[in-house]
Amino acid sequence: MSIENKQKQVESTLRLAPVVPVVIIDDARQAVPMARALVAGGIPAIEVTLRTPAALDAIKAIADEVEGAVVGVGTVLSAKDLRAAHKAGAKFAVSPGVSPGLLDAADDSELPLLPGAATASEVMTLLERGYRFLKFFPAVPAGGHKLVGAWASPLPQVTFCPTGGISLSSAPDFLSLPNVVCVGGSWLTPADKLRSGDWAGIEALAREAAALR
Ligand SMILES: O=C(O)C(=O)C[C@H](O)[C@H](O)COP(=O)(O)O
Repeated sequence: MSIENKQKQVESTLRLAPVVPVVIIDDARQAVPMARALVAGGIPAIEVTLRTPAALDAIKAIADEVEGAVVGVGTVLSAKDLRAAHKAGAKFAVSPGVSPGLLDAADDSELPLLPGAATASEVMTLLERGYRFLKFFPAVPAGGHKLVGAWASPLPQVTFCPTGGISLSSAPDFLSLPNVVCVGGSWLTPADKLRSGDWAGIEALAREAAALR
């Protein structure tokens, strides 16, 4: 698939809801009820980070069993991560930044990549490689909504999903910008709610997030 088509897929995934939950999952058995709660609350695109041994099994379970979910993989650092996540059934991949090796692997993969950038030079490098949809990471420590907003004028062809340090209360500052399509955040799936199986609580957080904008 061409980079243009892969970017179109990323765009349609990012347009599904104002927030992409970033999930750190310790037990793959939590994956299906968690994803059902997010989908029920109006949040279909879910990023499961490769930060725990359970992540690939969680991605596979969501891809196989949760109707309406679009499961992606986060914390992709290498070609090996990209291959493993694609095989598990991920529909999109997210990286905190990029390396030449990861970009080459993404060119050779059918799995659409949302690569991370935190400076105008990184944005320009990714634009040269055909990327128009980027993650802005780490959004708040790197400069927050003021930094991404400042890119709208010189770099209007690039649209961002800011992630990193964003909360329900700060999300609107980002979502009101012309070059922001959605935000990412871990606040929808807190560790205590995952551990205790509080799926109604996660659905309520999803519902609040889906109503943003
Ligand atoms: O590793 C990745 O690929 C990531 O996606 C990193 C996440 O964007 C942040 O960890 C978001 O976490 P919060 O700041 O708690 O919302």
